Amino acid sequence: MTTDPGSPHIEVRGLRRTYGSGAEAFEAVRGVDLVVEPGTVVALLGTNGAGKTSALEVVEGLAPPTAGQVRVLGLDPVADRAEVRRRTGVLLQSSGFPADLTVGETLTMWAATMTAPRPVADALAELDLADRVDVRVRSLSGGELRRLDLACTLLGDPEVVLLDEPTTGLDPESRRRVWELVAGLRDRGRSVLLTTHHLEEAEELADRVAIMHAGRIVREGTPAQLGADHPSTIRFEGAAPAGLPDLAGLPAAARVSTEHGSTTIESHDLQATLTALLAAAADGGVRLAGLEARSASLESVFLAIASGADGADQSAPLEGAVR
Ligand SMILES: Nc1ncnc2c1ncn2[C@@H]1O[C@H](COP(=O)(O)OP(=O)(O)OP(=O)(O)O)[C@@H](O)[C@H]1O
Repeated sequence: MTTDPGSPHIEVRGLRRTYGSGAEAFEAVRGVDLVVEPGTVVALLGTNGAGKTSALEVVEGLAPPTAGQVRVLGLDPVADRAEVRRRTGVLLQSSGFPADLTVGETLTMWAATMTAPRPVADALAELDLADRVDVRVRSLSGGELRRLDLACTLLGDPEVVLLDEPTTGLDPESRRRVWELVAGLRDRGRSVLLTTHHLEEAEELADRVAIMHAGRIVREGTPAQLGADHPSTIRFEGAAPAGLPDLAGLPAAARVSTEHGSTTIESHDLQATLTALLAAAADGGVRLAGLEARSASLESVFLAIASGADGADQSAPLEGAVR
């Protein structure tokens, strides 16, 4: 069975997932719509317990939806499980490899379950595990184990890759390496749906970001689109020194606050506000300690949602499909 060229690799419509029943019932996913096109990376972000893993598990075919529809490569991940599994790479939050096997044996065993695996040596090299090939799984560090897990996920050269927190526990260099791998998958027309708590990971990797909160997708778009409505920030240590004009009067300044030992100026035009601030500091002979300026980022969007300041309605149903 083939997928129509150009049709979405993943399509989620009105997904709901409830744990338990009766008075104990808890709805972890409350009407999620999500589309992942071929050759794109979509990052699912969210607060703890937002429902990311619960939604991803349905896409992975590990659980049926309570309501709604999920299609992977045009197929039902539960009813067509064998076909979907063959063409999909799944990285769960934690692995369950036999501890007594070596890295090489683990990959060879994994490859034996596949119809067309890539050479094990390629997978080892790709994840920087070539020098660990004879080490037993029980002796691997957390980061090495995560990389072995990823090597297994990608061994069958899957068309669709589902990654639940792929870089948790990795050092910065390994994390960069994984980012390159994911970017390479996209360049080869693969589609990737990943969950992450690392906002810079989503910013760096994702073509589209969906932010979940309390079971719903409350924001969705490119990282730039999501940041567009939020102010940039300028920050320096301490209160505003004498010699500066009223900071709230700087061009495009939105809000000025001094707390936790630093002053923050929110700006709707970072360049205009910063230029005026630096000119005023130069005129007044003032030095601004620890000065930093940051464009609006996913972080500011995320924090606003997590704190409720964003106004993301947690009780109303999500309107419209996310596409
Ligand atoms: N088997 C279960 N039975 C009952 N409730 C569950 C079960 N699994 C998850 N939940 C609840 O569903 C909600 C969503 O959990 P889920 O693991 O999907 O969130 P998440 O967004 O992946 O969170 P995190 O970022 O913390 O991993 C949580 O409140 C969790 O306690």
